[in-house]
Amino acid sequence: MMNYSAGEAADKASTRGAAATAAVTAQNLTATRGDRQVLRGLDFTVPAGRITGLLGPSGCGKTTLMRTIVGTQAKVTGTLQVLGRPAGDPALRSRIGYVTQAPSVYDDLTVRQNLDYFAAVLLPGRAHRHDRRTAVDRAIEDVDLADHAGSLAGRLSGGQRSRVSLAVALLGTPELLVLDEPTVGLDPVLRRDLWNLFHRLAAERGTTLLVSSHVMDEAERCHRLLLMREGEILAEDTPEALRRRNDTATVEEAFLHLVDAANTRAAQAARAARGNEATTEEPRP
Ligand SMILES: Nc1ncnc2c1ncn2[C@@H]1O[C@H](COP(=O)(O)OP(=O)(O)OP(=O)(O)O)[C@@H](O)[C@H]1O
Repeated sequence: MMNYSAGEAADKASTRGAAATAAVTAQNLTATRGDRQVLRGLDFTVPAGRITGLLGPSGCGKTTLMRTIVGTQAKVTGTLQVLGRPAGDPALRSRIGYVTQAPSVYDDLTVRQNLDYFAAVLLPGRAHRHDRRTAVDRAIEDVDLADHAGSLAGRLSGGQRSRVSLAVALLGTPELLVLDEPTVGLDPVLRRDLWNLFHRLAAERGTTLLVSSHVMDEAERCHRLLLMREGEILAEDTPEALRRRNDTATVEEAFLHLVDAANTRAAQAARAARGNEATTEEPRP
């Protein structure tokens, strides 16, 4: 895979960020799972052609937010526009690639057979034979699995199987790629290679990427960040701006700073509410 300086690109992108159009726009977005409100009135945008990192602790609602964007989440309210259409619109299906945390590949097929199968669904018929072949070759190359193209998916490592899933999502050249924790369990070299691929997709194909992670050092590799906590967006900005605004050396420290500030605000609001209750109570006879 081509090497790439994420830092340089992030700097350039951050200066262009303000002019970028939005691939996703959310207003007052909520989602309920079971009887619990998991997303609590979110407002945010995901700029087109950039890598947006969705970061936050386990259970804060990252997967739910991604499912909402790709249109698979029930019990959603608010406004959510994706690539100029309401989320879930059938016309968006071929324009979005979604890779879940669990790789969705056929273990009894080889890597190439898996891709041939999904390519046949996307580009059916004899007339597309050449395009299918080109798309499959490119996807295998993209995820660096050329040496394993003939291996059964069931015999691959966890990281290799997730890369087959990613290759399937890349087949249709999606405009928006939604990746749920794509680097979990990967060694540092593979993680770096995948991030290089994400940057190439944004820079060369204009793909918009929304990538979730709970590993804060991955934040530095993104053009923009959505920092989430307990179903809310704590901050939305470039890594550089987050560090500067919070006067910290890393995004992780900025995140902790924002969490502390949010906790202090919540405690003050709770105290004020208790105070109001006490003053509005009827005097005892
Ligand atoms: N099917 C479900 N029914 C009810 N609650 C659910 C369901 N799935 C998830 N939740 C709850 O919704 C909340 C958000 O879950 P979600 O999977 O979106 O978080 P996450 O940030 O992606 O976590 P992780 O980083 O561990 O994948 C969690 O509290 C979880 O327990």
